[in-house]
Amino acid sequence: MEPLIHDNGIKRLMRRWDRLLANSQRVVIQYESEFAHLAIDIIVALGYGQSLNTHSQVARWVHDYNTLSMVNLILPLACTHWPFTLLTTNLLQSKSEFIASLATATAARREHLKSANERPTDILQALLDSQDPQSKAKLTETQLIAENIAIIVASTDIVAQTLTWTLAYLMLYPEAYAKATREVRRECPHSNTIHYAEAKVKLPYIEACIYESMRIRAATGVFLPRVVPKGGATFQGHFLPEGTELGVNVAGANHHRETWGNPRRFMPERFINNGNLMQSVFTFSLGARMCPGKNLALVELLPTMANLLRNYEFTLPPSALFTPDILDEHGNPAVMPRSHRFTSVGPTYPDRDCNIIVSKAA
Ligand code: HEM
Repeated sequence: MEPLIHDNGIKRLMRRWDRLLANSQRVVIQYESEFAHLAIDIIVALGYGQSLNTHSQVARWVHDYNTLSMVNLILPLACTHWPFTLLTTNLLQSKSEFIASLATATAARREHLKSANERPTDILQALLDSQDPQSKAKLTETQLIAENIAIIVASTDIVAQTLTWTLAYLMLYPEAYAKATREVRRECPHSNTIHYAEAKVKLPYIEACIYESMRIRAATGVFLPRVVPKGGATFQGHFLPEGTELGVNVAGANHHRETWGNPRRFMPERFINNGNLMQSVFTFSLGARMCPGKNLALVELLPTMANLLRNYEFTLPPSALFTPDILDEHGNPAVMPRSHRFTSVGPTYPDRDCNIIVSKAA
């Protein structure tokens, strides 16, 4: 799986940047959209081989699906009942295309299997082969499409936004950026691509930067919705009747003073020689509904940051509005404004706030 992540995601992104840098020593890139591109390239490669449409189509479907889901929360009729659906015609059309494309990819895979000697090893195949352990029932066609959509939507935006916030914080905390680049250039000086196993052993500071970014600005959002099950539940001495709708407060857990000390400050050092503290970062959630893609996400995040920080220099452009010396009311570098989407939290104005100057590292 990891070679696919490198070939289709990390190396492809670096090739794109290298092409831009072939004609110029420095280029300005909009890193939020670059990371979105990377995350989509990876999930399409891992999930569907060549059978799904191009990157830009998938990007549009994910974007429209998130928007439609937000509309559904606020104004459900706009997603189901005419004439309210006139407000969402384009979004509903985009969702239909998304579903149709997955149905086509699934049908093509079934056709392929009739004559293939080997079964592909990708997410689509895993879902086609999966069965209920007790009843041995396979996923229905509707369930298959729904699972595929959940995986594509859940795996793209959050990974992209996590990378975005990590780079944004490194730019606001130059000493952390310097430490991270020193670490990777000292520990992995060779030009071959840095893989997860190597990064995990040799690059504790970069891993700490990623965890600290996931803690301080969880791309997952603020609340994870829950409904209290039958019979109710008692939580920390409070009885919650069955059916109560509540939210698990991710940001609250990630900023709890007793656990985190100075929670508003970006301090990757807090994880160094204290690896257990990473378990307290609540961003992947915990328990039965914990993110099933956590390990995949880490295999994407750590090598991506490691390879980029080793191979390139990043600096903020002179026009940047958020820089290390512009402080918020708590005395920490002010962070660009953020907005909540359906599955993630990203910068409100990426085209304004996510520009960065990239050059090749010496
Ligand atoms: C930094 C990256 C990621 C973060 C922070 C993250 C976090 C989360 C969180 C908090 C949830 C909801 C858990 C809950 O309600 O308690 C979730 C659900 C989910 N995640 Fe992730 N995720 C990430 C990447 C991925 C990736 C790469 C995949 C790819 C397979 C993935 C697949 C899913 C799926 C399918 C669900 C829905 C599970 C369900 O409905 O029970 N996630 N994720």
